[in-house]
Amino acid sequence: MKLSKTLSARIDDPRLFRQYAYVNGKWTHGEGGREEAVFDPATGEAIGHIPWLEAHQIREAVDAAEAAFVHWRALRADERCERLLAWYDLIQANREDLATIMTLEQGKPLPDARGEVEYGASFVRWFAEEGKRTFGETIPSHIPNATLGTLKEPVGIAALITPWNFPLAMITRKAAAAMAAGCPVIVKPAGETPFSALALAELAERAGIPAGIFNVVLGDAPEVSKILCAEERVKALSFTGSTRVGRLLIEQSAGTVKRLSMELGGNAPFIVAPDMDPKEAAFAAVAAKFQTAGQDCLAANRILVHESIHDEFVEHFVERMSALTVGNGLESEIDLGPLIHRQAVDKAAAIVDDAISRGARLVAGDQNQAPGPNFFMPVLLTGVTRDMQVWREENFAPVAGVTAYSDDDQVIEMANDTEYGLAAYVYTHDIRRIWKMLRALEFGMVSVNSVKMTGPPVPFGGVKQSGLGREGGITGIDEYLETKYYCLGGLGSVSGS
Ligand SMILES: NC(=O)c1ccc[n+]([C@@H]2O[C@H](COP(=O)([O-])OP(=O)(O)OC[C@H]3O[C@@H](n4cnc5c(N)ncnc54)[C@H](O)[C@@H]3O)[C@@H](O)[C@H]2O)c1
Ligand SMILES: N[C@@H](CC=O)C(=O)O
Repeated sequence: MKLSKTLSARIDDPRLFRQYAYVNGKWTHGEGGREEAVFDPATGEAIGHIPWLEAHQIREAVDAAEAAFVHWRALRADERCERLLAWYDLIQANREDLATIMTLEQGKPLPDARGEVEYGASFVRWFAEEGKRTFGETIPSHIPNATLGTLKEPVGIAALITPWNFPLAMITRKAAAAMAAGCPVIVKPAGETPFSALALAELAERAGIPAGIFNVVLGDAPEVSKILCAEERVKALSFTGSTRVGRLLIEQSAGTVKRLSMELGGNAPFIVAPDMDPKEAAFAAVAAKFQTAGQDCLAANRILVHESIHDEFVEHFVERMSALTVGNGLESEIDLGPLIHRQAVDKAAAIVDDAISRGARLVAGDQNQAPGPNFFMPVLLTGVTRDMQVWREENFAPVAGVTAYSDDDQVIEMANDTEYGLAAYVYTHDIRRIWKMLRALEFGMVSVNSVKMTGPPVPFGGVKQSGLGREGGITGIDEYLETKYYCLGGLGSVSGS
C-alpha cells in the first residue's frame, strides 16, 4: 500500500507508518483480504488502510505471546528494564513523527499530540523502574516451624483494548506495566487510530523487545474482543473506553475468569465555590473542558458555580472560550481540532438541541463558523438541569454546561448525581470546604485548584460505573501480577517458632 502524500510529506521516518498488524515480531496482513480505511478527521482524507485479521490469526497472536512469555518472564527485572528504557528513548527520539501521525489520525493539535507522546513515554520509563520493585513479603508465621511469605509473579498474557482519544498514552500506560511485570501483551487499538499503536510496535522491535511480547492485532472490534475474552490463555484484560463496551467485555470475560482492569467513561463535575475569583475559575474551567476538543474522560462535563459569582463566571468563560481557535491540528496556533468523526458532531448537536429544548440558554457557540464537517465550535449552555443529556451523559464534545448552586451540601449532592465516578474538580481556597468535598465526592480522583492531575506516579481510575482498578502509580503494575503465597514447613520460622 502506498504511503499517503500527506503522511509521506510530513514524517522523517516512513517506517514508522505501518499498514499491517504486528504479530510475533512480523508485519502481518489479513488472510481474508478484509481491510479498513483510516481517515484524517480534519480533512476527511483517507490516510491509510489497515488489514482485518481473521479469527485464526488472532489465535496465532495468543500462541506467539504464550511462547514468548516463557523467556520474557525468566529475564531478570533489570534486563526487562533495560529493554523498556530503550523503548522509552526511541519514543522520545521519534517524538515529532509520532505526534504527526497522531494528529493525522486523531485530529488533536500538534502541540497536544507532542504532549501526549511525552506523557505516553513517561509511563514506559516509570514502569521500567517499577518492574524492579515488585517485592514479595515475609509473613510472621502462625504455624509452628514454618516460614511464610509471598512471591509476585506475572499474571500471563494481557489483552489491552484501547480508545481513539489518546491513541498512544492509553497503550503505554497498560503495556509498559504489563511488560515490566513480565507479561506479553496483545494490543487491540481503536480502528480510528491504529497508526500510533503500530508505530509503537516498530519502536518496540528496534528497542529489542522480543517477538511475541508486544503484538498489535487489528480487525472487527466485537469479533476480535470476543476471541480475546474467550481465550483461556489470556489471563488479564485491560480496557479503556466507554462504559457501554466495558460492561460487554466484563460479561464476555466471565467464562474465563480474567483479571479485569476497566478505565471507563467519566462525567466530571467542576465545582466553583463562592470564595473563588470568578475569572481564575472560569479560565481553569475552559482549560478543563476543551482539551482534546472535549473528547477526554477527564473533561469538565458539568460546571457547577455558586450563584453569587455565576454571572461574572459566565462572562469570563465566554471571554476565554471565544479566544479559542478551531482548525486543522497540523496548522499552528490551533486550540481545538476536529471531532473524531461525523457521528460525534451529530451527537454533540443533538445534546445541545436537547438542552435548549428543555430550557437551557445557548450563550455562545455558532456552528456556522465550523471550518469543516467534522468540526464543532465550542458551546456554552447555562441553566443546565438534571433532565438534560448534557448533564446525564458524558458528552465527549466541546459542549460546556453551567448550573448555579446555592450551598455546599447541595453541590455535593448534585456532583454525585451521576452513575460515573472518574474525576471531579473543586475550586476553592477554603480548607474546611476542601476537606469536606474531598471526603464527600464519590470519584476516584479529585483535583483541587488544578486542571492538571495525571502523570505516571498517579493511581488513575474511577469508582461506580467508571471502572475497576488503577493504572499508573505504585499499584499500577499489580494489575499484571499474581501474589503467590508460600508456606515452607520444617525449615523454622522467621519469627523464631
Ligand atoms: N477512564 C479512562 O482512563 C479513559 C481514558 C480514555 C477514554 N476513556 C473513555 O473512552 C470512551 C471514548 O473512547 P471510544 O469511543 O474509543 O470508546 P469505545 O468503548 O467505543 O471503544 C474503545 C475500544 O473498544 C473497541 N470496541 C468498540 N465497540 C466494541 C464492541 N462492541 N466490542 C468490543 N470492543 C469494542 C473499540 O474498537 C476500541 O478499541 C469515553 O467513554 C471515555 O471516557 C476512558
Ligand atoms: N486525559 C486522560 C485520558 C482520558 O481520556 C489521561 O490523562 O490519562
